[in-house]
Amino acid sequence: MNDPKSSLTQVRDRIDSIDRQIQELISERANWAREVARVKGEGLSAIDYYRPEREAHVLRMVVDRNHGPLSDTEMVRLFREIMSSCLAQEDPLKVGYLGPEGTFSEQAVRKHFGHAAYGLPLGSIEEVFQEVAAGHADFGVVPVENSGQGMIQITLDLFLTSEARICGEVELRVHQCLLSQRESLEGIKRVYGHAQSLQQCKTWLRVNLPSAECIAVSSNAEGARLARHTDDAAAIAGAAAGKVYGLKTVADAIEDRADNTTRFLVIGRSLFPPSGNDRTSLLITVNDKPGALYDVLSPFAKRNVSMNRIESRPAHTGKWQYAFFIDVSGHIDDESLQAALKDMGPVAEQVRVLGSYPVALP
Ligand SMILES: O=C(O)C(=O)C[C@]1(C(=O)O)C=C[C@@H](O)C=C1
Repeated sequence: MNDPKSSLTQVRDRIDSIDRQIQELISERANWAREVARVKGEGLSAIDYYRPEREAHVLRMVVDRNHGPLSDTEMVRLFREIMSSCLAQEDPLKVGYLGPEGTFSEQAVRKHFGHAAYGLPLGSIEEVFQEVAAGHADFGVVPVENSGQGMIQITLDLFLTSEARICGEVELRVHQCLLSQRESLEGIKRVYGHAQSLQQCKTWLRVNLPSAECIAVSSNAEGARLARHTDDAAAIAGAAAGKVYGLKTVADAIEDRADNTTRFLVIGRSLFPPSGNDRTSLLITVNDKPGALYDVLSPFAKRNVSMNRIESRPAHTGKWQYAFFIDVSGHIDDESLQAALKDMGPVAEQVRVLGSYPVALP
């Protein structure tokens, strides 16, 4: 009969040997990444070595090669971390986000830049734009859209007045928890959360805490920080905030929609080359005359450029003037997109390329 102890030892020996190989290969990879950095030029800072288009290409190859048992998301996460550590050998990237620590924005930073990047928690989305513009942060990560509630207008409006460029997008499945010092729902009189999060859990709150007062605060993590100091309060936030602020998870996955996903944009100061599967974000203002929007959009159809999204906002340049945020498939270097933009030149008042960036990975 097989001795289970000796077969466990054999399996562990095998795992140890694989770990040795993985570790050697990671070290070898890190040396080659250093070599790439040497070729790019010594003494530069992290932002000069960072290549989002190359990272997207590497990760797409990882997905193509993946045949389980780990999911594409897990494999991508592991390889992101390896690249993050390889890049941080020089000097970590500084990435601003809506803090404090424990927000979904911080999770989006980690998903896109890995844990070797230096996260800079900031007080507002506006501050993220400011710190990137001032060069105090290399990049920023800002929420732009939620699958259930649509566009985040503060973020769109900040693009109207800033020079920020979009360098990437991150999609994050958002699982909300009810966090408290208490073990159960009993005695919870107040619930803190960001307005968006309170909205995402509206039905759950109505059914489970019908008489609790819902208080909107600047971020979920701020809500968790407040709930830590009060024994009759709870906060709606991600599990990460619960760990940071030492709160118990009273209820998990309380979002009304099971597919609740938030899309974040990575903002920076420059444009990057094509990765092979890109999206371009444009900001277009039109003259206030009949048919103007039609004239601006028809070149996309004529040049076979597929439009993914359109959102209008008051342009702040005059009453009833609108700015259109338009996302299209492809990179600004693509001939078809160049041709479409040339066609719309005479009809649009202003066309600004906010960025061309790799489509979000799993
Ligand atoms: O290929 C490069 O240009 C590298 O610098 C190497 C590497 C990597 O680890 O694969 C590291 C950082 C860049 O953002 C992209 C890729």
